[in-house]
Amino acid sequence: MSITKTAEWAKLAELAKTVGQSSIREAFQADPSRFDKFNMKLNEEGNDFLFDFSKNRIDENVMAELRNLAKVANVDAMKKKMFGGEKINFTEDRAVFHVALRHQGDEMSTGGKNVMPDIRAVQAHMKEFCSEIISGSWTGFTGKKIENIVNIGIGGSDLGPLMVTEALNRAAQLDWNQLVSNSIGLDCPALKPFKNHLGIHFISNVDGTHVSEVLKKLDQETTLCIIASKTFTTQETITNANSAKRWFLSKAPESAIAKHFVALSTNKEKVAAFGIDTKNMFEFWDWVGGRYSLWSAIGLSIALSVGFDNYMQLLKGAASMDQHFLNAPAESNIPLTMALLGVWYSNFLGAESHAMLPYDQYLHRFAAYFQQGDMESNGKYVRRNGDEADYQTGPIIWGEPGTNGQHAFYQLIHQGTRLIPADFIATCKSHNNPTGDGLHHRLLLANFLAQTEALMLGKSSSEAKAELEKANMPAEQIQKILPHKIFKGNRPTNSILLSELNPFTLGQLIAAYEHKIFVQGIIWDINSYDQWGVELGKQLAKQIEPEIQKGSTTTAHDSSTNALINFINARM
Ligand SMILES: O=P(O)(O)OC[C@H]1O[C@@H](O)[C@@H](O)[C@@H](O)[C@@H]1O
Repeated sequence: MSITKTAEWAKLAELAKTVGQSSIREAFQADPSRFDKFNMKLNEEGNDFLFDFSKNRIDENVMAELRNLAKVANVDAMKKKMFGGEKINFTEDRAVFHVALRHQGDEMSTGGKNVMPDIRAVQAHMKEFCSEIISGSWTGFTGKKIENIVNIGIGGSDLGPLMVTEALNRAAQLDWNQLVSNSIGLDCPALKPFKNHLGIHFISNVDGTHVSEVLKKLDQETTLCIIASKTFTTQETITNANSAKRWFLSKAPESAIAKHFVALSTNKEKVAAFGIDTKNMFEFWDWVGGRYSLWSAIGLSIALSVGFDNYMQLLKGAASMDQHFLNAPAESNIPLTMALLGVWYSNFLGAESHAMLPYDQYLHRFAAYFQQGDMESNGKYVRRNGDEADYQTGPIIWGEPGTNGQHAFYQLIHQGTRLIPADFIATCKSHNNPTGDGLHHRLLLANFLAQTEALMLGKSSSEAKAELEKANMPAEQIQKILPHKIFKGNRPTNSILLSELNPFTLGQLIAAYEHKIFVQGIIWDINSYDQWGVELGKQLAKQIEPEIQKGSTTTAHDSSTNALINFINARM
């Protein structure tokens, strides 16, 4: 039965006409304890995680009905299946078991096999390798230490490591106190650096510009290439890897490959065929989905960048969110609540997209990472039974860090015609304090807070009018511009506050969003863990590639594709 035929769905559709249209501003005025009712807190290992969802068009009734919807959709049973290693990715006949990769205990089984010993063995290999590279005991073919790491991968084999290495990029900081002579002391406590001396680079795009621009700055003698590909067949990655090999061999002998190329993959045969010694391969398994793979060997570039211990802290943070998701009751379950709010806006209030707005420059790739995480997982119209869904599934995910976004697209969120629910993410402490008195971080947080308040409150006609009158604007002029100065408000937001950004809290944050995606996929009755939608384009590209030849013409396609190919061929 379609979820839309349930009594819970019908009740929510009714509530959407009342509570869904009601004023959040008035709800706050009517209930001074609204925040207390609609926030959830975690404190793990000295780290605070606050999820405030009070600035939403909800009441207790709506939340209760949403939780009932999760119940009829069997979220709890499916959650147990995922953590129990069952093959819930049925179109690929695979378990969805990335949670095992960050498990802190000794047993997680799928298909009757405890996978923890294999996971620990790969982690031990990663630890040893990281220590050799970071300490410099691993040397390149001319005896020099490795200075630069290049991760060659795409999609899940790129975006996670890229996002996390950027997020934990805090190296030894500029000592602003020395630069600012009249410093009035540190307001922001200095946090521990994560990043070490190694340069980390990423090559993903098949555009030859990417590989060229990255490698031109590097030296073969001191560079390590990590070829990251679950399948080791991805066209972009193999093409880039071959180009990197060509670059390397222009200066080094074939025998030096073992010191400068390692592979992260599930496919031993293909790794060996590429010329990488399988001793230098870090394995993972088919039950790790690409977009959930940063917890596996795919995270090697992260571990190299911030050290193995910090990498394990990232996993530990994710594991703590796993336990919370698994065990916390629905009424205090953060990922479940994030998911239900998304369903509320997508399915009952017509929202088409969801904005992710981290007020933290270190998280500048966070939205890009979850574009794949969410849209490749839940961008599907076919239900598990093969029927077409007669409701919206995965939203469009987008976003940029604040405050930059405020000067770019927030106009549309404030006064546009669309409803755009948004997650605002920030940290209480900053890693950087250029003025010595915490000014930058106070301004950042003031903007973070002001935006969610402004989106909720809006500005009424009388408020806008009073402002204009105060500025002594002539009545005629006021009449003309007043409509443009009104903000309807009632724009919903969630606020997520972390005490600080560190490997542990980052792990928690990523895992929370992963589980949000899981819950939504269950409610929408789709398989969040396959990605057949990316295949068709790949197939056609393979067919077209030989037709792109200087001077040749084609008539094999529709008239547009033919004309485009011929236009290119005449100008190459
Ligand atoms: O890691 P490999 O196998 O190279 O795949 C890289 C990426 O390929 C894409 O087509 C998608 O399927 C992604 O989910 C995947 O992460």
